[in-house]
Amino acid sequence: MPEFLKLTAPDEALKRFMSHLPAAQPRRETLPVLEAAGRVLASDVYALEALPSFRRSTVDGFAVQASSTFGASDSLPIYMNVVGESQMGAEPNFKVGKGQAAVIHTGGMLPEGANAVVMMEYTQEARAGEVEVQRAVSVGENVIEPGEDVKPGELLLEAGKELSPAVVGGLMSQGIAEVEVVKPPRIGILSSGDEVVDPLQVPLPGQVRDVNSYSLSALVQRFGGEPVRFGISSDREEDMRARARSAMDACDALVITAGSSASVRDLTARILAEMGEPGVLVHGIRIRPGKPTILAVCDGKPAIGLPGNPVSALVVGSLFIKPMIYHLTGRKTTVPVAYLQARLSTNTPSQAGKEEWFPVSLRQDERGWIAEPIFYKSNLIFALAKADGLIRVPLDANGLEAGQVVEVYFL
Ligand SMILES: Nc1nc2c(c(=O)[nH]1)N[C@H]1C(S)=C(S)[C@@H](COP(=O)(O)OP(=O)(O)OC[C@H]3O[C@@H](n4cnc5c(N)ncnc54)[C@H](O)[C@@H]3O)O[C@H]1N2
Ligand code: MOO
Repeated sequence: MPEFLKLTAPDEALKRFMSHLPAAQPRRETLPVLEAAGRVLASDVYALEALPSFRRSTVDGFAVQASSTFGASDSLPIYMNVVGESQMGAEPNFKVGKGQAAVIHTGGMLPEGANAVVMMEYTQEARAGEVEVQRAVSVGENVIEPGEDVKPGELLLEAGKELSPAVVGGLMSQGIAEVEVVKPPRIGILSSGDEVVDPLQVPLPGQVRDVNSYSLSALVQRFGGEPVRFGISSDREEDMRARARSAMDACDALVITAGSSASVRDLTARILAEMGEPGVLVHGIRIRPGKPTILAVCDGKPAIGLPGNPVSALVVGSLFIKPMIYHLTGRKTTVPVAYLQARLSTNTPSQAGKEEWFPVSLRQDERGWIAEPIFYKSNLIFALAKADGLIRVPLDANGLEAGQVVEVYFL
């Protein structure tokens, strides 16, 4: 059978696609920090103040001058005068001198003169106004210095960093209540096919509900984009062209599903080729599922033509939509992708010369995680919906063997 498409290796396809994208020019907006959680910072954030702002204790105990405790032990305790208590949330109005101690609580401010804290466990009440210290402490022990976490003026967070829960907390610790973040890029999503109908409709014989517009919208949201659905195009070239044009004009990128392979009714490549320079960069990838995928850049905007089969659309979509959205948001991508190592439960055959992806379900035994491949047809969404993750059989491999350690990726 003749091969209709000129197939490109997945890595090369991604490289070619990304290298044709112009530098990102993300739109910005200022939001209250909590509303911005999960978004990407649009500008660098500098420290306004030192953190912590005062010298504080990390334990409950007694604030002292370290030198006063030297030589103290269980058998030879040192007696000290208790000169006060550091009240939480207030600056102590007394000093700690040689041979003196002050009651202090975790997070309390050290009184002037004190430079260490003895943990309560190593002290005992002696006579009224006196404490028995049974352990020596060194200077700075059980104390956090002002500015130990953050120095004023220091670069705290770089543009492109995601607002994780820790970043949200960090910003609030500086009293920063609003941040400039990247507006989610708008990703136009267009389904196509005469047989595809709205999911709320009852399909007639031969019709299928539109799965892809919705599964891909969820994928776009997960990676930080704003999905904008442009309905279902018929297989008429004028209809598809008009919808693709308006989607591209209104959005920062376009994803079309179906019509990607090489039969006469597969219009996507033709339409994308006409939509601007340089046009189609890749049509056909050495991958299963998803061989007929199209990658294009049209007058500076990326466009992806995904296969109509729902599993293919999602698997390949995650490989190319994610880096595309990360690029559009100016997101830093230096951190490696998280995956789980698991042992393969059964031999998994694959054709050398094609990178193959299999959904897997995960279970655990006493030696760790086991990945059970799900053998599937790419038209059937529940093969993927029921899976816990995906494994990759590399391009040059003739399958994987039972017991082999694999990396499980999560969609
Ligand atoms: N002779 C060949 N035929 C096919 C080849 C090939 O190499 N030679 N490749 C196959 C592969 S692999 C795939 S993938 C599909 C790709 O087809 P298209 O992208 O052109 O998509 P369609 O043919 O229109 O649809 C495929 C399948 O998916 C269903 N579909 C489409 N859109 C949706 C949607 N939004 N939601 C749910 N399901 C959808 C559609 O009804 C078809 O069943 O080509 C193979 N053929
Ligand atoms: O590659 Mo098709 O995407 O196998 O179903």
